[in-house]
Amino acid sequence: MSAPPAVLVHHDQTMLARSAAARLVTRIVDVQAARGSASIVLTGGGVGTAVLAELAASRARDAIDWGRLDLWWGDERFLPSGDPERNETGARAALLDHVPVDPARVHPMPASDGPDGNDPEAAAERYAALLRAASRPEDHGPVPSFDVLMLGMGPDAHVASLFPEMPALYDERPVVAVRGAPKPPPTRITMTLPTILAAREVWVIAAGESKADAVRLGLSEAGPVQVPVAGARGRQRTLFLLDRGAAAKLPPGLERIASP
Ligand SMILES: O=C1O[C@H](COP(=O)(O)O)[C@@H](O)[C@H](O)[C@H]1O
Repeated sequence: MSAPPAVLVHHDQTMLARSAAARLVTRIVDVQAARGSASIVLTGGGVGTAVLAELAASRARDAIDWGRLDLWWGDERFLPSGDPERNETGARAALLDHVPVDPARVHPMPASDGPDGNDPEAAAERYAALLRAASRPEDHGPVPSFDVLMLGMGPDAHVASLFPEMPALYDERPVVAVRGAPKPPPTRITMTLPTILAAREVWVIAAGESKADAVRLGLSEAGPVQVPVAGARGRQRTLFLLDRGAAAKLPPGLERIASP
C-alpha cells in the first residue's frame, strides 16, 4: 500500500527549498528521537541541491544528530569522482562538507573511476548489495525503509534517473545502470521504482513552470512507464512540494498554500 500524495505550494523556489529543509530537520529529529537513527535518500538537480544548501545555512541543522544519519542517493551520473556533474559532488559542496556527518554512513553511488571502473552495471550491483546489507528484518525486503526519499523531477516527468519508456522502469532489481539517458550524461545509476516504493516518505520537489505539465500528470492516474513521477509514492506519506510555477497546472482544489 502507498500513500496518496499531498501537495504544498510555496511562493518561489527559495521559499520551497527553505521550507523543505525545515521539514527535513523536523523529520530527522523526530525519527532519531523515536528510533535512534534516520535514513535519508538525497536527490541531485537544481532544487534538490538548493534544499541541501538551505539546510546547511539553517541554525536548526544543529538539532540533527549528524552521526546517527545514513545518507543514500536515489541516482547518480556515472562520471569520475569529484566531477562537478555528479550529484554527490553537489551534495558535498552544498551540505556534507559543512556538517559532522559520519563518513561511514554517507553512501554515494560508485563513480566511473571507482572499484568497478567504467562498468555501470557492476557499480549498480555493488550499490544494491550495500542496500541489501543495510536492510533489517523489519524492512521485509532488499532495501532499507528510508525515512525520507527526496526526488527532483524533470520536465519529462523523470525522477531519479528513471526516464519515460526506458528499460529501468520495468526492472525489479533495486538499483540498475542506465545507458542512453535523454538528459546528459547518458550513463547513470538509479534506484528503481520498487526501491522508491519501499520508502516511508517520498517527497517530490519541483520548481518552475517547465515542470507544471509533469506535476499534473504525476498526480493523475498515469502509468509510471510513461510518467515515472506518477509511480513515485511513499508507504506512509507522499508529498509534492512545489513552487507556484510548478503548481501552475494543478487540478483545481488540490493545492495547499504553504507560503503565499
Ligand atoms: O538529472 C537529474 O535531474 C533531476 C531533476 O533535476 P533539476 O535540475 O531539473 O531539478 C534530478 O532529480 C536527478 O537526481 C538528476 O540526476
